[in-house]
Amino acid sequence: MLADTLARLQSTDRDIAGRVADHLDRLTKPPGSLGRLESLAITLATITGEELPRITPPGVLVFAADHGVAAEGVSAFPQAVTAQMVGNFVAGGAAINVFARQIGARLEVIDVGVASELSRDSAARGGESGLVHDKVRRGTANFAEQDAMQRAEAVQAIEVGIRAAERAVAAGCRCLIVGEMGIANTTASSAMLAVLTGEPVADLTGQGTGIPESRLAHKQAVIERAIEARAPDPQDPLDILSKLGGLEIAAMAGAYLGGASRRVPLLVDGFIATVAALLACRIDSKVRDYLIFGHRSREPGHVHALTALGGDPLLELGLRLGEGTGAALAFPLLEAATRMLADMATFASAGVAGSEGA
Ligand SMILES: O=C(O)c1ccc[n+]([C@@H]2O[C@H](COP(=O)([O-])O)[C@@H](O)[C@H]2O)c1
Ligand SMILES: Cc1cc2nc[nH]c2cc1C
Repeated sequence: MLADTLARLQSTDRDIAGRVADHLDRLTKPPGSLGRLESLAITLATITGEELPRITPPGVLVFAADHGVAAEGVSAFPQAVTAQMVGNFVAGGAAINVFARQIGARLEVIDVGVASELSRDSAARGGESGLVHDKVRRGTANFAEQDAMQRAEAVQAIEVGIRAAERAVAAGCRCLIVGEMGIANTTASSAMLAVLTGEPVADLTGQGTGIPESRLAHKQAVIERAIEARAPDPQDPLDILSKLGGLEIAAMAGAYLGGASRRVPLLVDGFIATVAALLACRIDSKVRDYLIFGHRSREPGHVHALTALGGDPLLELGLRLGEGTGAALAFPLLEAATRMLADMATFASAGVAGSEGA
């Protein structure tokens, strides 16, 4: 299944960019005056292959999983919060539920590796978002002591993400917002990012859910010791993922690969989401052209992950929540870009005099 997805993945349609740029210059505004919205419109056209790209409705995929490394005291919250927040997603009360409703998104929550068994009838009891049970295993192992998971499990988790992207596209979603929930997943993300970029762990490690600054040195030391003990091959993204990663991070990488293979714009959220996107790009560099970065997270490693991808986020709101919230908040800008292309009058149609030149 991963092989089929990779076989289908194509480069974006660069030819369309010139035609859309010409159309943008015919619209009733000084050329270039809608700034970033204009380049966004061109990007959406090259991704979808449509001169008038359609990106609604969006689909939000929230992947949830637990992390054995939580046992090292690297998060401000107990591991049980992962499962409890899944209950909150299903009931419709989390921040991502609110923002998904605001943008008319289809929301799906996927258990790819929560440590406890989640109730199978919670959605049937009046919950608003579908909970999909696609658990690969009950959380990763503690990578301070052993590999987080087997390579085959990492591939299975990537395929969970591909399937979720396929379901969203089959349901009519035209833009994907990929989010996550997993206590201790900033530790896994910082560890993977350090190996992927070769940058010092100290520059890539932050307070996550809000550990006190006094515990940052401990979190860094856990990561540094684990990288040394697990010794992943920096050239092998699946080796890094299976030794230091997380099941939801693997599934997010899979969702990016799956969405890109269906030519759907991928709106990237915060730190964990960007590390997963970097991983997907190391699996196949063609994914990069499908990524649009929603926001810059407060987590200090995020800017390094963005730099590794050459990403320039749309928003900077001081968020550090995850769940896909920052990407969902950026979605209306994408919608504005497509409406500008489709609905604005041209100089000719409105009878407005064009530029007289220099
Ligand atoms: O998206 C971000 O940039 C982000 C930054 C910090 C924390 N988070 C969220 O907080 C959790 C991970 O934090 P921690 O401290 O448990 O590693 C996980 O559920 C993420 O969704 C998310
Ligand atoms: C309450 C809570 C909500 C979250 N959403 C994403 N990560 C989270 C972490 C916590 C602790």
